[in-house]
Amino acid sequence: MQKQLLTHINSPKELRTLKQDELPQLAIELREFIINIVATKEGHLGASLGVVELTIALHYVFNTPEDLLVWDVGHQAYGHKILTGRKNIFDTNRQLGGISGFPKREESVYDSFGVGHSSTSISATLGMAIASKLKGENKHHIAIIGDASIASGMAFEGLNHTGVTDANLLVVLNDNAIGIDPSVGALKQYLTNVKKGTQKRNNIIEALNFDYSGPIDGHDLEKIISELERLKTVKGPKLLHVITTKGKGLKQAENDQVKYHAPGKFDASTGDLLPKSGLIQPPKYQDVFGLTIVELAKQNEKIIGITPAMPTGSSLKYLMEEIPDRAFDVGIAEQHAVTLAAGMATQGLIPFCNIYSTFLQRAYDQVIHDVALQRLPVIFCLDRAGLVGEDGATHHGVFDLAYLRSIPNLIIFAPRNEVELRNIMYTAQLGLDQPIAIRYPRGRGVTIDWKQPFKPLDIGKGEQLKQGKQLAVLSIGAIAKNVTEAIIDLNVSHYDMRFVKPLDEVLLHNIFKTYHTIITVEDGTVKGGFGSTILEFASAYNYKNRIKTLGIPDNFVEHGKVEELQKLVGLDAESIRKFILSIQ
Ligand SMILES: Cc1ncc(C[n+]2csc(CCOP(=O)(O)OP(=O)(O)O)c2C)c(N)n1
Ligand SMILES: CC(=O)[C@@H](O)[C@H](O)COP(=O)(O)O
Ligand SMILES: [Mg+2]
Repeated sequence: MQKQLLTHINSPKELRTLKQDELPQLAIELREFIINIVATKEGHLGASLGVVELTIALHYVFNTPEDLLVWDVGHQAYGHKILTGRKNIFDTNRQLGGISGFPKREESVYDSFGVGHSSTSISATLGMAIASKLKGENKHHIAIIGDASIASGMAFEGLNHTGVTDANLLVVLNDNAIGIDPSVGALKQYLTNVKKGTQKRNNIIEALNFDYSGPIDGHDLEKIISELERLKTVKGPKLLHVITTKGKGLKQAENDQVKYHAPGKFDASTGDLLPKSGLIQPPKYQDVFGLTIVELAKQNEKIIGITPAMPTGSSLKYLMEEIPDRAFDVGIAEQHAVTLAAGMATQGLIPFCNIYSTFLQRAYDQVIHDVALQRLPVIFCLDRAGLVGEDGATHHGVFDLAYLRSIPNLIIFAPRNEVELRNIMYTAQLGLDQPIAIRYPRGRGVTIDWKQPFKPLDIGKGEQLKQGKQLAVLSIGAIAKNVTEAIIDLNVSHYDMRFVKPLDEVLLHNIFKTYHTIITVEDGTVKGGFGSTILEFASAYNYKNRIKTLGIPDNFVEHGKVEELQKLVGLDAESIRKFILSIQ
């Protein structure tokens, strides 16, 4: 009976007591551990399976936590977490009250930097290396970054700066030739040629004053360990290029790397996904976007679709398949995506720029400087707006209403259902003379028969959904579903305001003159979001009504199921109902 190694490892210190020839066995056990837990608890699978050997080697060679590891994005750090004292609680991964799905400083001394958004690791690690030098400390600083993440602008900024320092910094480029979807761009081609040996010797990494080594097999423990040991003795900036396979060790995950990036529940013994429930359900908002843009693009040849590295997550993949020369995956490059769209708009094209709400934070200046200031009619589709669930604080799209609301010329719309999303997309492509941001949540909507004929919407017009006497509830976006449920038997009015900008002031004057108490509800921060707009309206017109704002409080919301998190912040139907009853 093979001796179990993983059971005895609760820290890298114990890992480092193993003989090197025991490490392949440890890799087998660690891979199995990850598969067994993610099969039932869900999460990011492929990336972590791809770096099992690399993770073991890094903690074996370097004296962690004194030597600092920074995992880029951090979705591949399940092995890191299991080896650094969280094995026995790893089954709480991404669950409310459990450990985060990404490295988090407050979770462990081994998590040197909080991650979740890509391409931050080189900058953060350089910061640590410069600090160590200034403090006279002699430690190693290692950034582990993927082939898609290193192609992002911020990663290049980190490389560019590192190259003119003598920082003791090692970048491990984990090259598996894929992001969530196949990685794109000239750098991808370059790395492919390097791997094939057909690349002329103009090594761009060496050109940036890095000591470049590799490419080596990222699953060959002996090779990685000996190369890491050698690199420990090399001064200054270094880059080790390792080749791995995303999903390594689970056949289905290797064969369908996109699906198994985050496969949901699957049979750990066979790797097969669990069968989907047969019942008819409303569509995912992303698919309403993805299928509708295909419908519209077929009728309007000016329509373009753009995604920064999320063709599957945004469902722009349908347009990429159907009309490939009018759909662009620009890689992890949100800033470039926005300004690319702006450039296209100057030439009369109609770009739908689809970016997750949280990732659009990366391109805030581009929205202001390159789009709104020039009043260019870019159509921003912000998927994953609001609480997203298990990805937690780094991924909740809860700031977009606040961070966009202060930008002049920008229309802001939030559909309460799939039909509204389709109709605003249809309306926007008819031709606007200014940009618009359309924000909608992760997951399914509420309408089974959603594919209804298009109807143009009046920009800036809200809608009454329910008539009552006691007070008025004003909601924005898909959270209307919870409000509808909350007030089902209450004598209160409910308005879907639909637009945060421009506000339906005619409707608002009517509401303020009719109801003493007004409650706003939004799946977004109350600090500067939709509720703040209503408060500003009341102040501007000297209304003395009682106004209460419900939304995300002024703190970061952790990970958990969306329903759990909505309850936590008081946005579930029951909490909304209780609140209304408490102030009637
Ligand atoms: C700024 C930002 N944009 C998009 C994402 C979504 N995202 C998560 S992982 C990933 C692909 C990362 O690919 P790579 O760097 O090659 O790492 P791998 O998964 O292959 O290990 C993307 C696009 C993100 N986390 N951050
Ligand atoms: C790790 C990362 O940033 C992405 O994989 C993100 O988790 C995708 O989110 P969705 O699952 O909502 O598409
Ligand atoms: Mg990759």
